[in-house]
Amino acid sequence: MSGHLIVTGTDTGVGKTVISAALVHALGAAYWKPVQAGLDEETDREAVTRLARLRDDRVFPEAYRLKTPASPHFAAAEEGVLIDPDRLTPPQSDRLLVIEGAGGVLVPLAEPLLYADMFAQWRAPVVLVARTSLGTINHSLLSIEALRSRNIPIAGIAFVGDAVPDSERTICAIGQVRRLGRLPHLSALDYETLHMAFAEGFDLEALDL
Ligand SMILES: Nc1ncnc2c1ncn2[C@@H]1O[C@H](COP(=O)(O)OP(=O)(O)OP(=O)(O)O)[C@@H](O)[C@H]1O
Ligand SMILES: C[C@H](N)[C@H](N)CCCCCC(=O)O
Ligand SMILES: [Mg+2]
Repeated sequence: MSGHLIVTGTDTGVGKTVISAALVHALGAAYWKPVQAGLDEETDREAVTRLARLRDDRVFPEAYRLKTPASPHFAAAEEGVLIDPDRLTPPQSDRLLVIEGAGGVLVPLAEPLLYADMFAQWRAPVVLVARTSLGTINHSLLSIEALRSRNIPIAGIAFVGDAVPDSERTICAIGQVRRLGRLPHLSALDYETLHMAFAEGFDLEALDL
């Protein structure tokens, strides 16, 4: 399978990298994080490489590596860099390429370039990663509305956290999105626990690529 699958989220820290690692493993895909903001901790590329046990040929280098752990537009400005959308063309891959955004759908890369503008340009389906905890209904529906208003196809929603059945159901019903599954909070998150929990909690048949 080739093509692109975008992983975005309702916010930063919701679990996009963890879900990306699970998807890359389950789909035999490759991974690309176009813009990494923050280099002092483990980067998203390093985390996916570790959690999915990827060889280098399945992980593409970032187009931009910024030191500042902040919104990409701010990190870039701080470092005297202007993010050029032409450099954000996805790399060639024989495999499905999972592309991870940063933060949420309307995070700026430059003024006035948003991640959503790149998603629309890439013309690829999006997996929206959302928390299950309180507040997620509003954040999820806002993200869905922002994607739909730009005609960006939504492949489905991936929940992360403890089960909150009513919130999950409400988001899928009002937002008219497919529920791909839920990854519970894992007290020890590693290759084994992640892929076992993902296999139990997700139905990739629902991912209509
Ligand atoms: N299911 C889970 N169980 C345990 N820890 C998790 C789980 N999902 C995410 N985490 C942890 O929560 C933190 C944030 O997750 P993650 O890095 O995937 O967020 P993100 O949405 O990719 O953030 P960013 O916007 O910075 O890319 C990480 O430390 C990650 O290991
Ligand atoms: C630095 C962080 N871990 C992410 N990579 C970037 C998150 C940007 C969020 C911007 C915002 O919505 O305020
Ligand atoms: Mg991430």
